Amino acid sequence: MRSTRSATPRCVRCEGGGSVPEPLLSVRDLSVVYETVRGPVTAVDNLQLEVGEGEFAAVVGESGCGKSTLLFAIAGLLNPPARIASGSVLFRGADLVTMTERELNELRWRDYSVVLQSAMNALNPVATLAAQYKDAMVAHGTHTKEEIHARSMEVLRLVGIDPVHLRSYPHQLSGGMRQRAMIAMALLLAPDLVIMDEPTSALDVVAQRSLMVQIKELQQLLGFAVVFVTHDMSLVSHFSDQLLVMYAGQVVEQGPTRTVFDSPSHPYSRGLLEAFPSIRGPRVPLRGIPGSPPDLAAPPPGCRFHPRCPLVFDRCDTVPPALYEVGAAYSRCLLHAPAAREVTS
Ligand SMILES: Nc1ncnc2c1ncn2[C@@H]1O[C@H](COP(=O)(O)OP(=O)(O)OP(=O)(O)O)[C@@H](O)[C@H]1O
Repeated sequence: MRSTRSATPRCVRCEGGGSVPEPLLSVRDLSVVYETVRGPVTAVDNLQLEVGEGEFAAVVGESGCGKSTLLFAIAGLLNPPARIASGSVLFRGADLVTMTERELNELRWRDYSVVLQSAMNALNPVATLAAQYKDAMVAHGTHTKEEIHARSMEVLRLVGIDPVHLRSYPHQLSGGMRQRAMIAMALLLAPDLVIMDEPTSALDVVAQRSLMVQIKELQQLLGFAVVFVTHDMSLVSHFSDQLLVMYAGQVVEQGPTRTVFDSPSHPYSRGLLEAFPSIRGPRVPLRGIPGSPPDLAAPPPGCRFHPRCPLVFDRCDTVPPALYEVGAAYSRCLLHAPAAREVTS
């Protein structure tokens, strides 16, 4: 039987009772606003997320829904005109939102690291991999020359690149190798959390899948947690433990990945699932979601998805839905609100 309470999402890994450990990452009531000439734009609206040690959390949604803004906010990398309007980002209980840049620099690379969409932009084009890896290690302690060389070779081997490429410049590597070299750099100091923003998006489909498999294998081998942003829901279906589906700055569905894939409870999640081919499932015709996401400077009243929703009904354009508990997941859809049940039944 499905429960329909309005609720705050809980940690997927904490299910099953027993003592609940402090999550590695706990994002609470997080809102991020861009100050624009047209007024404030809320790109992340009151978001909750808990990621346990070694957990893989994926954030999916169409372009412009706030995924990268969320990721930058978690990593402490937001710049004006963006600002955190409210909420906290607790990493091992310490709030990254209130830390100074110096304190954040202490944690970056060592405790958490970030892999961005394009390694070509993230890596320094005029320095060899060896020089860049050395800089990252030197900035975080007194490593000897031998230690730096040994660790640099070790992480390159981990991602399947011949250590001879320590002498290579980024432009001498293929796109897939550059992304792997960036991931290797992120693993240099064995962080507990790796935050990834569409790390496979610049690659062809075959290279994308093989990099995903490699990321998952590394995660299982080394035990780090992952927050992974992508617009392609099918990409994370077999790799993530927890899934957040974002639309127009809000989480519209959140829960264990298997639950959301097997029985998506939000019409937007269903639309996204039908918009991408499954890696292993049967061949079915792909359908897009008609229309496009709203302008966040003037989102539609009521449910933000209602102008595109195939299941829209009379209250959707006036009543903003909360996140309602639906079995093991949460859904921001009035179809799951107790009052809506009476209206629709
Ligand atoms: N520099 C900016 N100035 C003003 N508003 C911005 C800026 N960057 C982003 N936004 C607003 O924030 C929203 C979310 O942007 P964001 O880049 O986080 O989305 P996304 O889901 O990561 O998209 P993509 O997949 O294209 O990167 C945008 O739709 C836009 O309204």
